[in-house]
Amino acid sequence: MKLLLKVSNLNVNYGGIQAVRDVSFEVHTGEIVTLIGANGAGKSTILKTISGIMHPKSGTINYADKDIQNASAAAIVKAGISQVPEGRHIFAGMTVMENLEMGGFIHKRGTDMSATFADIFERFPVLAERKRQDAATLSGGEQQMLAMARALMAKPKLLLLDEPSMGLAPIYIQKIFDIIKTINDQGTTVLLIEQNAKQALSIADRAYVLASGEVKLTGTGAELLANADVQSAYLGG
Ligand SMILES: Nc1ncnc2c1ncn2[C@@H]1O[C@H](COP(=O)(O)OP(=O)(O)OP(=O)(O)O)[C@@H](O)[C@H]1O
Repeated sequence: MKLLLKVSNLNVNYGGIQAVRDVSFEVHTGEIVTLIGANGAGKSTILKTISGIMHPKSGTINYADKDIQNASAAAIVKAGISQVPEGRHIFAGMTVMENLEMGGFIHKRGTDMSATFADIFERFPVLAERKRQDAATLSGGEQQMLAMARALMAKPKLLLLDEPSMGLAPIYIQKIFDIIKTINDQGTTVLLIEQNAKQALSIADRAYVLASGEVKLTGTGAELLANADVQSAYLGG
């Protein structure tokens, strides 16, 4: 498979605190890759650095054969990387439809977006039913779907998902993982970070385990699900 993203020897600091230490990993076109690890392991910081919200102290982020570690967040969205942030950050005072329109901002003014909307509403029927409703009135699971749909409006090649199952009722957790799998089956490469390691590993082609800002272990999703250390540390024994 073709290399899409290659992170090499990444170091990221918050002032004097080093949050990411010499992290290297790869994502190939078509894969679901997951980064798992406890609170504070550095997962969110890595995603924010890939999406250009933060910049590294050292190391490179190569995407589609270009180094992007110093590119702006807007340039990175244009290049085909969209992030669904932790906590969703939907525009609460806007309708579902307006939130989706914001997600499509990178397309030229006047572009016919009707096919994209049709796709999105087919994948997320609940958003079609609620398109004129204020986003604030959606349930947590529906808000997560809106955040994912908004990111997909940009038609990314690589979708970055930061804790999509966080705070959701069990019924929605399964649904969100099913949707991630479908989005991937339809051609979008996915980099997923999750506390819910079991489900993340179940859908992932490959995974990296992070602790204290470093990559400690890597393997296929199935290998790590079966790994005794991973089971005791992250899968509840
Ligand atoms: N804005 C900040 N200022 C200072 N330190 C920060 C800041 N954000 C994160 N950190 C620190 O950087 C380290 C990595 O945090 P990060 O949020 O990347 O971890 P994480 O693996 O995503 O954890 P979580 O799942 O809890 O979000 C932690 O030690 C955290 O305390």
